[in-house]
Amino acid sequence: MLNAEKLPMKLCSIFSLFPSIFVIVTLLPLALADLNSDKQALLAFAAAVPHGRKLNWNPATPICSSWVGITCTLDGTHVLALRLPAVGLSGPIPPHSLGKLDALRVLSLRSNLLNGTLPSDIPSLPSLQYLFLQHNNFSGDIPTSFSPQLNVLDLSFNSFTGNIPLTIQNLTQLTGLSLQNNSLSGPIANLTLPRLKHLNLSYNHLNGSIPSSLQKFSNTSFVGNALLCGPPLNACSLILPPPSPSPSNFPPPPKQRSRKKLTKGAIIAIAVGGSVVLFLVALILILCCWKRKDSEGSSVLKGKASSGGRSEKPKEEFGSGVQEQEKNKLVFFEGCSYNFDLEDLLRASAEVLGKGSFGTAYKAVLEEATTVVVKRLKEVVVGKKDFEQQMEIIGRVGQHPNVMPLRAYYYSKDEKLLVYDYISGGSLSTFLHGNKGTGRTSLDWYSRIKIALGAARGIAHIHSVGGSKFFHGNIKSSNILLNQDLDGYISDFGLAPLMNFPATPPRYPGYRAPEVIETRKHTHKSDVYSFGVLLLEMLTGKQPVQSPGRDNMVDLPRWVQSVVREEWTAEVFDVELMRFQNIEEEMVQMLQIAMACVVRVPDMRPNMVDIVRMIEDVRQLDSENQPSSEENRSKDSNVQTP
Ligand SMILES: Nc1ncnc2c1ncn2[C@@H]1O[C@H](COP(=O)(O)OP(=O)(O)OP(=O)(O)O)[C@@H](O)[C@H]1O
Repeated sequence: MLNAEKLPMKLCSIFSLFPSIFVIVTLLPLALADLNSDKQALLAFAAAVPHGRKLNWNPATPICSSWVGITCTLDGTHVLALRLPAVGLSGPIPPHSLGKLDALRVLSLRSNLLNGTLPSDIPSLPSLQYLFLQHNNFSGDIPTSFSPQLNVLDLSFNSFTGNIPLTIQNLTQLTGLSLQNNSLSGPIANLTLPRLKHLNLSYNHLNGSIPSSLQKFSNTSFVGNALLCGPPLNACSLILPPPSPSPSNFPPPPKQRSRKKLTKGAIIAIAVGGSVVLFLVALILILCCWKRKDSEGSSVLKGKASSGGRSEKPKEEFGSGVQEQEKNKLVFFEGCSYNFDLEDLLRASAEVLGKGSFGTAYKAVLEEATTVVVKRLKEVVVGKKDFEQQMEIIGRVGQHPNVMPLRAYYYSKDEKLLVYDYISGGSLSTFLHGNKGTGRTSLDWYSRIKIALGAARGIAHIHSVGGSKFFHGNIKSSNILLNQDLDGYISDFGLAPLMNFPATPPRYPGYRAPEVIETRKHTHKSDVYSFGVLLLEMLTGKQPVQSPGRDNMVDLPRWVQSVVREEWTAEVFDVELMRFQNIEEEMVQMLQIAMACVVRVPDMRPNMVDIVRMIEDVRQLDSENQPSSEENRSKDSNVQTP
């Protein structure tokens, strides 16, 4: 006889509605039928889609308790989540396979090799809340039908084309929309999504002006779309880019709106014209005074710098053949929304942030509350042409969400200035080792993985875009800058080739690979070593430098190796991490990645792309991995290698 108390919750509530035992007896096979249909859908998917790693999806074993990547509802009647990140899935997903998992809430197939069009039955799964398909090679249009429950949609780093579907407007639950690094075109609709917190549409072919509803997002959400304009990017010019040839799913902008834009454009043009005249006058004045200014240290920046008691006159003169007028130009990079000139910069109130290996960094606050960082380089030994070439590479390499973009530079015989965004959070070093008495918040495990992954992606990007000869050369925790959301930016790269390096001995030799200490030559693999030390620093909470008298500074790789030789022990890990539960396995996995990076033989170290994948395998970030009461995420890392 059936005992209602022992039935799972869902059936109990049904029992109260339908007290007849007969009804319950007929419902049980129905639940099994649901799970069976989910099982068939998964088996159809696994049979049709080749996968590099072995999935243990054996039809004879229970799907909810033993199939890798599967999470079921508590009552075991439906598949709730399917997570198969980086398991080598390749080729297209057949329609009517995963699209039949009608209770699915989380689908993560990110970092695989899936291609072809995305079947429309997947994003429209009725219960779907999180869809992570980033880092695949899907192409064609983004389907237009979505689950109204959708919370996070990540289709970034694919090859989607066409417009951003207007139906996204209906997703009132959406908190994250990541479509960056695709080939999407056309204008962006005026999406009013009340819960949207994270938006990234960068590196597509979108055009037109950024709609007012999205202007609150930072320029990193939109950069890399050459024909996109308006705040937070550059103001739209009078000649607006032509409308998209087939914006079929966007209504044409109302006439009144475009008239308003033109009027605004005209005002801007008049203002710009006036400013150009003023600027030319100012330029002539500056040119007249320039020599005197240089020798006296006349700029505000200079004035403040000298308060630090340093004279920064270059040892040699370069660029003497360059026209005088060119010398006073601040060169801005494409996509930069700043609207100031050199004179504004020199007038800005400046404060020394710190002195690094390449010069002094100032925080400069301009009028209209624009804050930038100006790095004043010392010891630059290359001529103007080489300097400009290197700036061009740094500008190109800086186009990544985890790399600090160079916004502008200035070169003259006596002064070389670099302009960056000001990142208000501080550096990773401050977060890890800052004075605890001053209200420093300790970094939790989730944040540490997020920062490590961001840094790894940034360095991988630097390596891939910069080419085999372009390395970072100065990876360390003070060069990972964090914003308020703890998004990390790798900074301070590409400057060593400009200097008479090594002019000064490195201040933090603990990050240097053994071969760099011997040969002074950097490579991608020496960056990997430094990144490994950085990971160890994040895991142990210790600074990777030997310094007598300071207990918390050690030769990290050697210290960790010696502890590991004894036995794997919690002693290695930062005590601040000990209060978090169920992270031991992930910490050990991260430690293994770090140790692989710091092996002595450079060729035996993984490359940065591998490291990104390894960290992604340790934990899926974003909401897809927030444990919920109904989900048991620990199985997710159980993917077996063949
Ligand atoms: N864009 C930025 N926003 C906020 N702070 C910054 C920025 N760039 C640098 N800083 C801070 O300014 C200080 C000096 O930075 P700088 O890069 O010149 O030297 P460093 O990182 O200490 O040493 P090194 O030059 O050897 O890398 C550091 O504390 C750094 O965190």
